Amino acid sequence: MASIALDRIAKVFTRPDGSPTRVLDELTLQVAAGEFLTLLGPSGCGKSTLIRIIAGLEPQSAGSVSIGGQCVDGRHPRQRDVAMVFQSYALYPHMTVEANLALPLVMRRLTALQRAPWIGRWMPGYRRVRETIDRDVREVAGALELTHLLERKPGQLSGGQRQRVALARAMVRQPSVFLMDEPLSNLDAKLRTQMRAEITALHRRLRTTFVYVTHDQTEAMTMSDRVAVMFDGRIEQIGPPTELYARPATRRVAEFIGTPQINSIDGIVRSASTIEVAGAVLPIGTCLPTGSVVTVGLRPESLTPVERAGATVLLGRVQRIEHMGADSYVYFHVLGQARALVLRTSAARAAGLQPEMVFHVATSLDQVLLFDSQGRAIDSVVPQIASVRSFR
Ligand SMILES: Nc1ncnc2c1ncn2[C@@H]1O[C@H](COP(=O)(O)OP(=O)(O)OP(=O)(O)O)[C@@H](O)[C@H]1O
Repeated sequence: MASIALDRIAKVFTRPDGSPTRVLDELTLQVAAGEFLTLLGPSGCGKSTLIRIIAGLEPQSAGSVSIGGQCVDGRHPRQRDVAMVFQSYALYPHMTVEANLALPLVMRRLTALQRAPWIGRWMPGYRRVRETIDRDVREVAGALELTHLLERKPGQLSGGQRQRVALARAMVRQPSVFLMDEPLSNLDAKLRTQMRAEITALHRRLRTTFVYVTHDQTEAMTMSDRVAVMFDGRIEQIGPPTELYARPATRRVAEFIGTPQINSIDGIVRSASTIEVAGAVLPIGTCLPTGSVVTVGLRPESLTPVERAGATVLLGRVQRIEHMGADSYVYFHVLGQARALVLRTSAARAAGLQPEMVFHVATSLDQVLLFDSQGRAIDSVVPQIASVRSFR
């Protein structure tokens, strides 16, 4: 395993009309040896470009890349000791699984003469090297439960099996860094869940450095040691998944992470210890002057239907309810907000609600997030929370 250091990486592409477009902007990032780091961001934010620069498949316009403490700028991908797994699997369709797995080792361990058709196998040393290749292929196939598929060709495999072969092929030569670009996006939801667990287990077993690209926050949150959230060619925030969720640095990060999306509504600072939002006065203190406009971020699970009315409780009108099984999502309107808010509650609690019903919603004050007019997180102070009586 090896650490990765990116120092002020910039990338400028030239559009067909000749004008430059900057897709990465002075991006600095350190990945520790053995870490699982995910680059997460919306389509077009530059994630793939960045991982391709680490792999050596794309030259950066400025800045430098180090792997294992060595600057690798200008080095060919093969000289960087990295393996890359793509969304498209990139398997050779005319070769068996076994031949696909063996290929990276054949290219590295056999000489050009030993690889020559017909005569190669008669070259000195061929048999000994070939035995090491076959042994390593069997070992990796066993680790990823592919032994029974070795004779098949990629066209005879399911999507999940093909992706596992692609992972195995990356693993077989034991690189010090694994780079994965949306490897699960071609799989259905069930297989994705299964492969997420397999990749996490693989990382735990190998303890190799993983850099994983995705726009799927569930993948990022469930697999990674740390997540770097990217927008417009920059890293907006980097940290462990729980920290990004609980303490997003900006409104954009808060809105990108979490399902259903966080409710962002306008509030006004009424005093040093209160904020007015949607007709309720929440006992939340900030350092902003009275009259300042803030964005109040309310996670769906921090909102609870309650019986009791009161100054700190929002008044909502149910728009619709989505039953998800154990949980339900209740969409509702509050005073002065055109967009419906959403809360997540147990199916039992939601059973007391129906469309058009007016009800009260309490907020867990310690989970309220505040953002200033630039979208930057601001500190808040909340009093000890009074217990609320639930709706049912
Ligand atoms: N070879 C290229 N020439 C010109 N522009 C490019 C080239 N490759 C990528 N881009 C542009 O660079 C930007 C970043 O692309 P990139 O593929 O890195 O984004 P991404 O975050 O990985 O998106 P996605 O999740 O959709 O793959 C995009 O606007 C894209 O159109």
